[in-house]
Amino acid sequence: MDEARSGEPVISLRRVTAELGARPVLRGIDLTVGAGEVVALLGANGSGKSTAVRTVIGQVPVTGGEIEIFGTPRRRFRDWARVGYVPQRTTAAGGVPATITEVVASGRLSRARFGVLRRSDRDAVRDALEQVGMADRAKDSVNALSGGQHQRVLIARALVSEPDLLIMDEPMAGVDLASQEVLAATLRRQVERGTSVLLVLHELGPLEPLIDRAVVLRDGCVLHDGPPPKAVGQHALPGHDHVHPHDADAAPVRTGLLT
Ligand SMILES: Nc1ncnc2c1ncn2[C@@H]1O[C@H](COP(=O)(O)OP(=O)(O)OP(=O)(O)O)[C@@H](O)[C@H]1O
Repeated sequence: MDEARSGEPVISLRRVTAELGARPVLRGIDLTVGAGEVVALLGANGSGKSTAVRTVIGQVPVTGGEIEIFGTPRRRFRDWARVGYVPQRTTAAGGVPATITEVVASGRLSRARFGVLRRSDRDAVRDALEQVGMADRAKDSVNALSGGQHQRVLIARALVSEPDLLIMDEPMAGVDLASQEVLAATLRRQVERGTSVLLVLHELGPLEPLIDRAVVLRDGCVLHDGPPPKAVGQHALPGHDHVHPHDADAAPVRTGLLT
């Protein structure tokens, strides 16, 4: 990969600011993902994690700073087939009467010549469904899936274009344990083939062994950029607010970075 040779980051945000509803949500963040690197973006609810990844894919306009993707300023970047995106907590269905195959195949259109899916594209769809353990459901409607199965289908849709960069917003949220294990194994295979990954996570959980670096946001600023916290997810970070459920009167005790 060219980026690996040149050491060019696949994602680079410098002093990025963004507003939502006239409210500053990102207040000058720096964030890089190197070629082949897996970076977790952590932080409390509302700290700006989703907004940060949505600036990368162009869904939230920035008010300042610079964003580059594969070394190209975001405004001029066109090679979106190289980027797989899994949005936060959504379903593949939304009432649309589509089959699982159709939803996953829609992720391949950016690679298909003249928008026509050929044999190699159909093979890629089958392969992506096999990766997430949904090949036996290929012809089923997406309206008949559990939350975890929806998430598997959305991840297959992101993988089917064989992206060099995967951006996932809380891929484990609301996902049952069996699906979590399938998703962790899928991600491990992607990382082994050199895919760079930016993941928004609430806690590291089963993905922890894959993560090279953690960037922690608080109130739209980068609070930490370095090694991921070890073993116990967000509870390992100093400053984490933790209230024991049995202790009704307890004030939050600051022990972690994530609040
Ligand atoms: N469309 C919007 N209009 C106004 N404010 C918004 C909008 N979307 C998000 N916000 C606010 O921007 C802030 C950052 O939101 P964001 O979704 O980026 O946080 P997050 O860290 O991803 O949180 P979570 O973990 O809950 O998903 C929050 O305070 C949120 O209320």
